[in-house]
Amino acid sequence: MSSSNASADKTSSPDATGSAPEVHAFQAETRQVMRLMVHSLYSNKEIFLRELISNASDALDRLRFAGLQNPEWLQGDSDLRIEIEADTESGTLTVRDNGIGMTREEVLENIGTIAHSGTRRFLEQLEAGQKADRQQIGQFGVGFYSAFIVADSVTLLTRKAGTAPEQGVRWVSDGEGEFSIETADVPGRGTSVVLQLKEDEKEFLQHWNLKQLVQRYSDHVGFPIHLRRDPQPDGDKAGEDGEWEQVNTATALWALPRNELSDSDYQGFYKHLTHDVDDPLCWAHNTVEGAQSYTTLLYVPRKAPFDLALQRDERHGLRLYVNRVFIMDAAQHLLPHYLRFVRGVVDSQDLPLNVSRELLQENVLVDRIRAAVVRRSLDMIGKLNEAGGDEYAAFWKEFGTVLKEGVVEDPDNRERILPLLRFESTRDADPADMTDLPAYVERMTEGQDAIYFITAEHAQAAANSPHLEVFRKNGIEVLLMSDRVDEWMMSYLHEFDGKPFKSVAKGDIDLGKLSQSSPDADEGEPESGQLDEDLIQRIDACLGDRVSAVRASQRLTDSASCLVLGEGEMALHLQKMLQQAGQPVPGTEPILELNASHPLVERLAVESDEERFEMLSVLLYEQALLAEGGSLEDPAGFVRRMNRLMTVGPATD
Ligand SMILES: Nc1ncnc2c1ncn2[C@@H]1O[C@H](COP(=O)(O)OP(=O)(O)OP(=O)(O)O)[C@@H](O)[C@H]1O
Repeated sequence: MSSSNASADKTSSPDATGSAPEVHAFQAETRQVMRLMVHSLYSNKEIFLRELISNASDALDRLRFAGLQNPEWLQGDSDLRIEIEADTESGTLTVRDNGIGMTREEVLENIGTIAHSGTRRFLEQLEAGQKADRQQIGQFGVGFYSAFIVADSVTLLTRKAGTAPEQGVRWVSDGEGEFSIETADVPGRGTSVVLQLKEDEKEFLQHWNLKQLVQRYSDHVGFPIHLRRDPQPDGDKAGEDGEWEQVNTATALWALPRNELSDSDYQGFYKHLTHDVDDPLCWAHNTVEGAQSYTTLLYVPRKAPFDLALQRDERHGLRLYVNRVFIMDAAQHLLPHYLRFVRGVVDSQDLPLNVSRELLQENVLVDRIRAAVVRRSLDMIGKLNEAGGDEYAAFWKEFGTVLKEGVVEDPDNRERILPLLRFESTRDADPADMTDLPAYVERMTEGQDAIYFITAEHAQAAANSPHLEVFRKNGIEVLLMSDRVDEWMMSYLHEFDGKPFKSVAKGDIDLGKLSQSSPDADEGEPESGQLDEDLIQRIDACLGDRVSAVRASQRLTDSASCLVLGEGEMALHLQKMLQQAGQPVPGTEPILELNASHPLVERLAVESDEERFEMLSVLLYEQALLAEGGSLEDPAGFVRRMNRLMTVGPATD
């Protein structure tokens, strides 16, 4: 859990003794989060209970961990638990834990400020009117504030473990913009959150309702949750008034054998772990016993966090336990970067309890666990892939581009990753119906010895690229790639299943016997013509160092021109992107290929007016550049040339 250092604005002067309440204004962002929360999550309003229980369980986890160093903190009260108490008379609901508690400074730091900078970025996106799913707000550190969905006011009473009763803190707010804080006598260690429920939220005082909610969302929280029957209940079982009842299983779910767990157990635990409102797409639960023993429980969420692509997902990593003692959240070293969307738990029996983030980086046991986590994650995604259908399509849509990073980042697992990739292609199919590499190879025409692909800035630019013409004509399938990572990924990817990858926009293309042998090929079409050497030289001279050479194309059937790069050169659209980002780009001089049988090229061959010849030559180059997604050095000049050529007769201005 990360927390902001910024503290809320103070609006009234403090009493040095701390006996009078201090009033503070919430940060503007916190107010915004609360407003959003109340509106966006209203339809899932019962999640507030899960959030408060989750905070309580975290506090107990942290106490248990801290208790290893400070056993006296647990003395006299070592029965770690969460209590929920409803009082119909006063209309309050209390969630209490005897966990780590908070000092006054910690309350000021944690409650009333935005815990995660991810929340801030999320708000920025919403403000900028960008598409962000309002439900995603639940993914960030907004747990505590969800109490205001159902409460008119919230009182938090807390006392840090190891401090005296009079060092307790009372924090009160109606969620409208201010909160008050004062020192208070708090007899026991830990935190109580008291919700004064809104008039129309009194359903959350009903015993059966609370019990059902705890069982649905928090059954496998690793601490007992006790629910107290209201002292003045609905009158059904008056004899049990005021009795405490444990309502959850309170076992660490991952420590149970798989055959004792149902889908809804796994789903409920996922929601507890991630605060997600949706069920996960899939999960994998494994226990390894032997020289090294550990359990992994991994999940793939249904939706990506909005900033996944920006590589700034703060929740990246797994929750690490050692012998069921919680050690840390977001243990990033347990997951490679390209699997940053995987959520879950690792529980090791062999790591030392005092393992730190630094130690994780250089521990051979951790390296082995990480390798197993990667394998299990890829297997889990592989099974989803084998099942096919909408679930895998949903996975691919959310996480496909991130998984592609693995091709470069994790060469050892490349063979496992490649069959999981999906691509659009030129084959005759619904564009939503993407292909994978094994299926492409299966469809390769007889005599085809390469997997052809094209990278472009957009899907449309890829699908309409002139480079595809000869392939279309000969019925040879080409993979269409337009993700930002594609060009980078393909520069590391040399073959699949023994077949080399070949860009249709780079190097020489010699379809050789394929142009005859393809069943879809049009019979009797003339081969691309040849260009007169003199003509080539004249065009080359007009274009100067814009191109490295001019030649007749084997690729084009309809378009007049296209640009071709050397095998190892960076695609023009990527060069443009890097340039726009202010990055240095190695200069490339592409080859201009001309379609000798195109009327424009034929006209060029007979053009006697030098000025028009030059304009036409440059236009052919510029057209090719545009079709490629490149940007023109001189757009105004392009327009002028076009206009001149479209008007009858030679230019006159
Ligand atoms: N019962 C509690 N005991 C001790 N500390 C708490 C308790 N509840 C909240 N806190 C502190 O307040 C912080 C903010 O809580 P909040 O629920 O808003 O966000 P979070 O728990 O960090 O994120 P999320 O709820 O999304 O996991 C927590 O990180 C924790 O430090």
